[in-house]
Amino acid sequence: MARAGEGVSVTAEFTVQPAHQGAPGLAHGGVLATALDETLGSLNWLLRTIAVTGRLETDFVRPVPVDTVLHLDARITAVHGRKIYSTATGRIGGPEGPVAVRADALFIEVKVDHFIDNGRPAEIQAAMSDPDQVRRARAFEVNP
Ligand SMILES: CCCCCCCCCCCCCCCC(=O)SCCNC(=O)CCNC(=O)[C@H](O)C(C)(C)COP(=O)(O)OP(=O)(O)OC[C@H]1O[C@@H](n2cnc3c(N)ncnc32)[C@H](O)[C@@H]1OP(=O)(O)O
Repeated sequence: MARAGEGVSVTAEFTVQPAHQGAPGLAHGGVLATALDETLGSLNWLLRTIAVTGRLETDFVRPVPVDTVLHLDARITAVHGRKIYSTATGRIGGPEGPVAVRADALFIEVKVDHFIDNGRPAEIQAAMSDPDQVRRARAFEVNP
């Protein structure tokens, strides 16, 4: 669950589960990168922009044990044309705790056709007949 913060920013928490292990008792880096990607991606909703991750550069600063709550904080740093630059940190031991992971990202704005043209037809059909998904996609429509 991500919450809007000041400016174009969000905070979120992610609890590392046993299924997220890489090394014994520690979170897999790919899962931590996913938590960062998801948090960064939720910023684009605040811009009312449909965007996909083009680049995600991740620093793994401290090991993150299973059962740890990762306190995520993400914000937009710049927007240039279709390019949205953002940055995020993940802290352990509390929202003011030491940084365990951080990421810089570049999201690229796309049309909804990006998903319709490239997604597997079965899932696209299911999404289009799901009123919640359609409402979510229409939320980005600015035409009257
Ligand atoms: C009915 C269904 C309902 C659906 C309702 C949907 C709801 C909303 C869902 C949201 C979903 C979020 C999901 C979470 C986040 C993922 O997990 S997204 C999944 C992972 N990401 C991907 O799959 C993206 C795959 N990549 C691509 O499709 C294409 O490379 C892209 C990103 C669309 C860009 O291609 P393009 O549109 O042809 O754009 P292109 O001209 O190449 O680049 C545009 C600009 O970005 C720059 N750029 C592009 N890539 C890079 C890069 N990697 N590094 C540096 N610069 C780059 C270019 O240099 C260019 O810069 P300028 O020349 O404008 O200065």
